[in-house]
Amino acid sequence: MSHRVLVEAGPAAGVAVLKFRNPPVNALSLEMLMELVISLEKLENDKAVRGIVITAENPGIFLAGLDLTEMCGRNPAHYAKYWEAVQELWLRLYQSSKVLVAAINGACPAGGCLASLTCDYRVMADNPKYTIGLNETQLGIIAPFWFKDTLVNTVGHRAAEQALQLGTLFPPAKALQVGIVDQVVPEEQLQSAALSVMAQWLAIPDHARQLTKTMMRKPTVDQLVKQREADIQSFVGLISQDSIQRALQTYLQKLRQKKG
Ligand SMILES: CCCCCCCCCC/C=C/CC(=O)SCCNC(=O)CCNC(=O)[C@H](O)C(C)(C)COP(=O)(O)OP(=O)(O)OC[C@H]1O[C@@H](n2cnc3c(N)ncnc32)[C@H](O)[C@@H]1OP(=O)(O)O
Repeated sequence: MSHRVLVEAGPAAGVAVLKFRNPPVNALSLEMLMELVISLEKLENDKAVRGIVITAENPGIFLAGLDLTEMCGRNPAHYAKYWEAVQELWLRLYQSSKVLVAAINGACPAGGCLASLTCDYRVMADNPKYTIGLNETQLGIIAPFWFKDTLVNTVGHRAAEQALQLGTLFPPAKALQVGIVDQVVPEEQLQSAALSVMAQWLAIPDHARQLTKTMMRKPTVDQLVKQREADIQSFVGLISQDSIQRALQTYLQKLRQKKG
């Protein structure tokens, strides 16, 4: 039984809706990553499901990205386990045979942005409070190569380089202009817009669309698959550094003090 991920049958035949519900901010904790992987595996094996709309149960925060508390003050074995789970989720999402449509109904930084970039299409609610982007440099860390590759595949090299160096979080209109999202709609129309685009994608025969998706994405996937263990070791080495730990602690404290 999954607590942090809700899967519902969509209103249209062949469509499931996967909702994040990990309060307070839908951070990708180890437990949430594992529940997501299990939910996605079940959906992948369900022949009746051809498409999945991915969204947050409560509007406001789509996903707050990776859970910073999983990357602070833990031991190397924990960092390795956590990073393997992050890799696993990305591999499942990016290689999914289903049509994935992200209905972005809230803040979507870093790991949240990455998850949405693995989808085939992104619709974002037109709310200036919501932003999306790979903001790692603002935390004093760097996006790993496969985060970078996923962004490059979406927006091109120049736009990705600029967005990554600056760690830009784009509001909806800017995100559309850069190409990080494909469509911006009034908030109350988000779910219907996602279902409407899903219907267009499902009009294409599955086998042709799936083979095309694999052809487009395989080179990027292969890069991680062939150096998965090295990527884990690299993450563990970097995240364990005192300077990185200090940077993450400072960022977490700033988030906590925001309220005070
Ligand atoms: C130089 C070489 C270095 C190499 C290093 C190795 C490579 C590492 C790559 C690692 C990749 C990381 C990708 C990531 O995803 S990092 C996470 C990025 N996420 C963010 O920056 C988002 C941070 N959060 C926010 O901006 C806001 O919280 C929000 C999502 C916009 C929501 O705002 P809101 O005002 O509603 O809520 P609060 O800010 O008050 O937060 C409520 C509580 O939740 C805690 N919180 C928020 N985000 C996270 C998070 N990502 N992980 C853990 N906890 C989080 C926040 O602290 C509050 O906690 P509190 O109730 O205890 O105060």
